[in-house]
Amino acid sequence: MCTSVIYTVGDAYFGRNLDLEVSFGQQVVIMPRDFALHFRKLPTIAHHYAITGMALVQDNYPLYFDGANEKGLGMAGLNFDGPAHYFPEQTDKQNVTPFEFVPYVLGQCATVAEAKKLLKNVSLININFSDKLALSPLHWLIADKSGASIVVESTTAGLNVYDNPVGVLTNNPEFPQQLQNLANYQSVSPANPENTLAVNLSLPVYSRGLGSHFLPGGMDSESRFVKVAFTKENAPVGKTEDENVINYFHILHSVEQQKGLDEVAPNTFEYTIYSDGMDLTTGTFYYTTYTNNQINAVKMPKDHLDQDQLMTFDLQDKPTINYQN
Ligand SMILES: C[C@H](CCC(=O)NCCS(=O)(=O)O)[C@H]1CC[C@H]2[C@@H]3CC[C@@H]4C[C@H](O)CC[C@]4(C)[C@H]3C[C@H](O)[C@]12C
Repeated sequence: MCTSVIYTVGDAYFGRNLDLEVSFGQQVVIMPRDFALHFRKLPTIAHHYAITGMALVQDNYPLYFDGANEKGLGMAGLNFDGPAHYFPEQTDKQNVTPFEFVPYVLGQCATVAEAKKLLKNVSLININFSDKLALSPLHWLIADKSGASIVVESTTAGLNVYDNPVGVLTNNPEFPQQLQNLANYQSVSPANPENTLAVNLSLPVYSRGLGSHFLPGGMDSESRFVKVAFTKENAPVGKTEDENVINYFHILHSVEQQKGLDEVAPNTFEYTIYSDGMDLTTGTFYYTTYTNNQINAVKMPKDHLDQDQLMTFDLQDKPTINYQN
């Protein structure tokens, strides 16, 4: 399970929680503009937008889980096991493998509108990276610095591209059903509730926060969708970058999975391995990890992007406790 958001407060922040029971050995990876992007079924792209994101580098190829480009377009792949379907090669389409999809879009598009245009001709093809890295059933949130966002889901019906009015994504079910389910929670509120149950009864507002009494809190994807939408929509707007980065991480951490709560196999638990987010205006990429709640940052090196070698940064995973005496 995973959660991805776009939080727009002047600058926009885009990223995700990665929830899983094992770590893949991912790093922060900057792909500069002249890193040759090879595709299985399409011609090489020699020059493209630079990308920063979380990726597993295999044979000098960055398998991006999520990332954003220098123009302020972001994209994250989230688990979509069940509905996800990839196709055999189609002659009238641009056949892109799921593992190429993030660099394919972020390398060429500056906005959601441009991505939508590009996607009209795309089919996701059922080719894996290697026998060891099988095809993953994913769907994607794509968002830009204006705050616009879309969801891309490849199912037996084809490549569905949905406008996303909420700017969040989790996992199953398909996106239209997630939106429908959100409608069930429209009376949830940061304000105190009004008694409409039985107006003749005097019901005490016995606690602060009673307006969010029915906010779901489960680890499952429907609960996280509702909870993160509520948290994000009501998040304050900060005056500084620091304030907004902190607000942003509080949004993602509101749906963090703590170890011990989501048992995916006997005595094996899924948890939030990392949370990340890019300021889509400045290109600075921030992240926290399960063991290191300190916010770490990797800047987009704007003067060094015209080159062809990947730049990698190991995750700072050590706990940082400030001992004060
Ligand atoms: C597992 C993760 C989603 C987290 C999640 O939702 N976990 C729920 C598990 S559970 O369903 O609840 O049990 C997803 C998110 C992004 C994915 C990588 C994307 C690039 C590449 C694509 C290739 O095709 C296959 C290998 C590859 C490295 C992918 C591995 C894996 O698939 C990643 C990490």
